Amino acid sequence: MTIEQHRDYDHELQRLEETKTYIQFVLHESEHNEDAFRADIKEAYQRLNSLDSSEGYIALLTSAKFLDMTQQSLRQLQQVQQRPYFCRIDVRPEHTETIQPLYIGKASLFRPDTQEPVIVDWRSPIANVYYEGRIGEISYETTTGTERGELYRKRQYTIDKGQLQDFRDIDITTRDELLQESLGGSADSRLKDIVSTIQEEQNRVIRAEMYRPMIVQGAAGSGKTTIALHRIAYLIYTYGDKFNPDQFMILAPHQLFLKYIADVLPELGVDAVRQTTYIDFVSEGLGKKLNLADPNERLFRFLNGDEDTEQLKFVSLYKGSVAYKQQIDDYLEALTVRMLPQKDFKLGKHMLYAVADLRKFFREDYVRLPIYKRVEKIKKILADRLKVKKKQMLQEIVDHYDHEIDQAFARYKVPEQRRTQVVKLMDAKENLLKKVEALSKTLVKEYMTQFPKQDLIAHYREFLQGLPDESLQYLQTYTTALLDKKQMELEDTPALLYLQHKLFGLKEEFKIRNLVIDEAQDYSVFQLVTLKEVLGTEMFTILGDLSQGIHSYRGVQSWEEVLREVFPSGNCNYLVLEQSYRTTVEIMELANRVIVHSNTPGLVLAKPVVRHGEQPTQEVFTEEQALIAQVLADVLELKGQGLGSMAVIGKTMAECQRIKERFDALATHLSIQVLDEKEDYAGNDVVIVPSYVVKGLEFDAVFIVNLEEQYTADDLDVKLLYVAMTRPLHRLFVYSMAGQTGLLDVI
Ligand SMILES: Nc1ncnc2c1ncn2[C@@H]1O[C@H](COP(=O)(O)OP(=O)(O)OP(=O)(O)O)[C@@H](O)[C@H]1O
Repeated sequence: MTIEQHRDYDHELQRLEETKTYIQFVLHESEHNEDAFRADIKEAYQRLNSLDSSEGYIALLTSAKFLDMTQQSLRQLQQVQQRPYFCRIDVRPEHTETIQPLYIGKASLFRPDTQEPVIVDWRSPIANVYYEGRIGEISYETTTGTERGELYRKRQYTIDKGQLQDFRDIDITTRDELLQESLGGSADSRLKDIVSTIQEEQNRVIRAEMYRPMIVQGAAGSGKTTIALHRIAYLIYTYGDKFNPDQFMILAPHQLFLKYIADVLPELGVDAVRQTTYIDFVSEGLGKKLNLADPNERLFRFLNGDEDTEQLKFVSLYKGSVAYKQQIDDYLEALTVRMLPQKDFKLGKHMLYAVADLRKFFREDYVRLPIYKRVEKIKKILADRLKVKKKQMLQEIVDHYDHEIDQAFARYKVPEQRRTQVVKLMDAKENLLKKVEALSKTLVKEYMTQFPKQDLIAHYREFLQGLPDESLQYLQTYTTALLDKKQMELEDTPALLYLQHKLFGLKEEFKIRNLVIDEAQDYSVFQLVTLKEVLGTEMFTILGDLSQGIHSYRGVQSWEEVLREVFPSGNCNYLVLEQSYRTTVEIMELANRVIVHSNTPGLVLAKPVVRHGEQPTQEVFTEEQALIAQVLADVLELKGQGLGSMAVIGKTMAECQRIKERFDALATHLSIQVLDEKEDYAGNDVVIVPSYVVKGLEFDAVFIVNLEEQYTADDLDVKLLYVAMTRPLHRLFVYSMAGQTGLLDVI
C-alpha cells in the first residue's frame, strides 16, 4: 500500500498544511511588530479558525510553558517550518471521554483562543508518553503530580522540506523505522539532534531528576554526547523558571570537540549555555593562561615505553587521587594554624580586639571564606574598630584636656602662671592627639604583617616541599622541576584550582548550578571533587565510557570510586547504556573482540542496534605507497557510493604526518587535512587524525592505518584501537604494513 492509499492520508496531509500555514501566519504577524504582535496575537489567531477546537485542559497537560511566546520560541518556530512535528500521540486523559491527538515537535505552538496545542514541545511532560509509553494505560509526571490516561496510538512522520513523505503507527513490536532511517544516514562534520528517535533508556537519562547527580556509563556510540545536550535542553525547558541557561555548563575534552557539538543546542532552541573545555574553565578560575606541558606528550612516553613510565603513571594517578587531596587539606589546615592571629590588637594600652576574638573570626565566623579573604576580612574589622575607637579616644582626650584647661583657668589667678599652665596643657593635648593619630595610621598595617602573603604557585611549591612521604620524592622533584620552567601539567590542575579556591577564591565567580561532563572517564576523582567544591553544586551529569579510558593512568579507575568519593551522600544515580547506535553489527563485533583484551573494570560490551553493513576490511601490505594508494582508491569508490566524511586514523601524530607525506607523494586532488585537537574540521575530503584525538568524533568511513606503528596488547593500545574502531558509521578498513599488525593478529 502506498502512503497515499492510507485512509488517514488526506487528514494528515491537511493537518500538515494547516500547521504550516499557521506557523507562517504567526511568523508573519510577529515580523511586523513584535510588541504589537504579543498584544494582538489573540485576536489574530481568532481570524484563522480553521483547526478543530478542543478542550482547554489539554493545554494544561502539555505544560503551561507554551504560553510564553518569546522571541526565542519564534526563532524556534522558524527553524521547524520545514518539519513542524515528527510524531503524534493519541491520548485520553483519565476521567474524560475525548481522545486527543497531540503532534509533537521541536517547538511549542498553541491557539490562545481555544488553548489547543498545535505543536507540543518534545520536552513537555506529556511528550514523555511518546518515548516511554506503551499503547494502553499510561501515566506521566507533571509539575502538579502524576497524570493518568490511555494511549491509543503512536504515529511517526517522515516530513522533508515541508512535504509529507511517510507516516507509520508504531508500538513495541514495530521495528523503529525512523531510527533505522536516521542511523543509515551520513555523518556530517557535526553532531545532529535526535529528538524524534530518542530511545527509552536514553530518555530516562535525559529526563532524570535534576537535583540528583547522575553518572552514565555508556558504551561507544550509545549516544552519551547527544544525550548530554538533549538533557540540557530538557532541563532548561522544564526548570526555566528556576535556572537561566547561563547557569548550565558542558565540559568537553577539547576545542575540536566543542566545534563538533556547537550547533546542537542552538538547534534545540537553547542559547547561552556555557560550552567549554576543562582547561579553559580552570584557566578562568585561576585568572591566567596555563602553561601546560603537552598532556599528549605524556601519552607518547607511555606509548614508547620510556624508562620512567611506571613512575610517571604513578605521579599522574596520585595527583588525581583522594590521598593527594587529603594532603592538600592537611597543608591548608597547617597553614590556617600558622595564619591564626598571634596577638591582641591594641592602641597603646587600649585593647581594641583580644586575640581570642580574632582567632574566633578566623576559625569559626569566617571559616567558609578562603584563607586570604578571611585575612582581608580581619583587616577590615580591625580598621573599622580602630576608626570608631580612635574617634572615641580623640574625643576623650579633647574632653579631658579641655576640662583640665578650664580648671587651670579657675585655679591659677596669676596670668603668667595661668598662661604657662594652659599652654602646657594645650601642648600635651596636641601631642597626645598627634600620637594617637600617628599610632593609628600604621596600627592595622603593622598588625597585618603577621599574615605573610604568597601567591598560588609559591603555596603549591611549599606544599610539595612539605610532602612527608619518601615514596613521593619523585613526584616532588619532577613537579618542582616543571614549576621551575614555569610549567605545570594537566594533573596539577585539580590541586591548583582547589588551592586557589581555598586560599584566594576563584578569579571568576562562576554562577554555574548545573554541570554536564562528557568523556568523564578522563577525569580524576580529585578533579571531580574540585569541580563540585568550586561550583558549590552537586547537580552533575557525568557521562563516560571506561572502555575508552585512554587516559586511565590519570582518569577514573571505576565508577564505584566516583560514587563513593565524589558523592558520599549516596544519592547519585548510576545508569548503564549498552545499546550502541553509531555503527553496524559487523564493525561493533570486531571492536568488541579488541576491547575484551583490556583491563577495563566491569567491562560491559556495546550492543549494536540491528543494522548490518559490510564486513570490516583487514589487509597487510609490504609497500607503504601501495597501502596509501589502496586507501585512495577506496576513498574515491566510497565517495562514488555517496559516503561523506572519511578519516584516516594513525596511532600518533608522527604516524599521521607520515601518512600525510605518503598521500602528498601521490599528488591526489582530494583535500586532506591532519587534525589535532585545536584544529577546526573544515569539511575536507579526508582527515588524518591521531587515535587519541579522535574520541567522541564519528565519520562515515574510517581507515585505521599502521605504517611504522602498531597497536600492541598493552592496555593503552587496546583502548586506542577500540576508540578508533568505534568511530565509523558504515565502513571500517584496517590497513597495516607487514610486521605492524600487533594485536590485530589475535582478534
Ligand atoms: N536515539 C538515537 N537516534 C538516532 N541516532 C542516535 C540515537 N542515539 C545515538 N544516535 C547516533 O549515534 C551516534 C553516536 O552518538 P554519540 O556520539 O552521542 O555517542 P557517544 O556515546 O558519545 O559515543 P562515543 O563514546 O563513542 O564517542 C551519533 O551519530 C548519534 O547521532
